[in-house]
Amino acid sequence: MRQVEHIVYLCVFISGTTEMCGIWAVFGLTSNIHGQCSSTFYKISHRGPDAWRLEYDQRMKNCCVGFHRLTIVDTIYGMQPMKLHKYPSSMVICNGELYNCKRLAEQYGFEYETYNDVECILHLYHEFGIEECVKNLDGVFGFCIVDIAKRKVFLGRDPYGVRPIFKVLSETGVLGICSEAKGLIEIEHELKGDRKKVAPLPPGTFEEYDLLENGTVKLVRSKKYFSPGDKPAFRPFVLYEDLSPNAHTDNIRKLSH
Ligand SMILES: NC(=O)CC[C@H](N)C(=O)O
Repeated sequence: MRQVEHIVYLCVFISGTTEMCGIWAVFGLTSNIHGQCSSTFYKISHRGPDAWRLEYDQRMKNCCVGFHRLTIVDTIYGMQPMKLHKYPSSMVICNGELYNCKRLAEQYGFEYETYNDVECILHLYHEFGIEECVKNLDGVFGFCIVDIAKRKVFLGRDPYGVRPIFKVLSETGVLGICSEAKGLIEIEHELKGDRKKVAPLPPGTFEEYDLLENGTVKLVRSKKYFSPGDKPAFRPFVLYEDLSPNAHTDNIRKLSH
């Protein structure tokens, strides 16, 4: 079992060095939100050479959600923040690759509106809630879901922390999130006198926040849903039983097919 874990670590390390996008969002920032959008958001522009988008919705006052894209799949309809006709009051931003998106559609009868892997996050969340959503994802990810109708914000990170996600939360409920800490430093400075710290969301963790009327948030729960050694809740493409505790080269070959 330990050897299998080491191989998994090695594979995620190798895959994590190649592809990236950048996610960024602020909730409840009343001072200088336009300034933050035009300066801080661009601190991570190197993560997405293909496109960027910033989204404001008057139902979420003092909030802004942004994305720098390195396109992997579905050039046109895979742009983020992603919204679906089926769930018009929600959006998702995600830096990640969800390897089992097709299998999830078959398993649960999801009807996808795009060819983009990130879409499965919105279907899983709406069908089963946030906890089952993160547990069902086979892949690498750092994401933020905003559910405007239910007034909720959720953050999620993959089991081994291959994809990064940082956050800063002030005492007054201002929340900033970003794929890199450097996209939050100016927001941290903006929150003068307020106790706050930029910190990574730990691997294998999801967080749930209430989104209040003025756009600030209140942490409801922070839950570790996976620790190294746990068996995944989804069905892996290569079953544990098919991996050998000794034949590392064979295992790597099987895992990479
Ligand atoms: N680099 C990324 O995080 C890509 C996001 C998503 N999988 C896409 O293909 O667009």
